Amino acid sequence: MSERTLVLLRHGESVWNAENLFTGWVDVPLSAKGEVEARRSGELLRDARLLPDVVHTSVLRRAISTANIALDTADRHWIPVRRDWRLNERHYGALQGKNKKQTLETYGEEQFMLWRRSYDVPPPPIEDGSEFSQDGDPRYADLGADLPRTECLKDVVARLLPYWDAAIVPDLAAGRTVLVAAHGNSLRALVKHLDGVSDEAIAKLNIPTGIPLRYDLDENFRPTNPGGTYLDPEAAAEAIQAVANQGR
Ligand SMILES: O=C(O)[C@@H](CO)OP(=O)(O)O
Repeated sequence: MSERTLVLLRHGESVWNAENLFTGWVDVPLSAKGEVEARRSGELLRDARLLPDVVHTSVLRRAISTANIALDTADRHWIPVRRDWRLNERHYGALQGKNKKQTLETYGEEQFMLWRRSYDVPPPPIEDGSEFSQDGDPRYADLGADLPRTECLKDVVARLLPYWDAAIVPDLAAGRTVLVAAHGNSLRALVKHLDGVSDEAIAKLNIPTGIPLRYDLDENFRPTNPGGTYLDPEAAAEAIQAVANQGR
C-alpha cells in the first residue's frame, strides 16, 4: 500500500436516482438497492484490506448513510468523521426535483447535455422558498448570501478545492488512508483535479454508485495510477454506462 491512499466512493442508489429525478442538494435517502450497494462497497474494502483511517462526507444523508453502512461492514465504523457542504452534490438549480426523461424531451438533447455535463453552463437558478430550495436550511446557515442557487461543474471545482487542500490533503500527508464518500458530480470535480482531465473530456466521465475507486498518490498528491482503480472493475464499467444513459 502506498503511503498516500485515497478511496472515492459515490453513494449507493438514492430514491431519486431510482425515480430518475435531478437531485442536487435535495436530501433524499438511499433506496433499498442503494443500501445493498453500500454494504457491497464495504465488503470490497474489507476484502481488499483497504481500511480507511478517516472518512470525509458531504452533509447529505445519501453520502452519510453510504459511509456508515460501508464502514460498518468493513469493521471501521469507529474512525473519525469529517463532513462539509463543499463535498455536496452539484446544486442542480431549478432542475432539482424534475424528471430527467421529461427534461430531455422538453428541452432536447443538446440543452439537456449542456445542463447535465458541460463544464461551465449552470441550469437556471432555483427560486428561494420553492419546494426544493435549500434557503433556510439550518445546515447552510453559515453560508449566508453565498448559498448556491445553481452550479455548473466549474463552480463545484472552485468550492471543492479549498476543502481538498485544507482538510483532505493534510490527512493524506499524515499517512492516513482517506475515504471520501460523496456524489457523482462532486467526485467528477475531484477526479478532474487529480487526473488533470480537460474541460471537454470531463463531460464524458461518469462515476458509478457504490463502487470504491482507489487512488495511490505521490508526494505531490498526484495519482501514480492515473484514472484510479475500481475495486470491482466489471461492475464499474456496466454502472458507468447506466449513468451515461440516464434520461433515455
Ligand atoms: O441528479 C443529480 O444530482 C445527479 C446525480 O444523481 O445527476 P446527474 O448524473 O444527471 O448529474
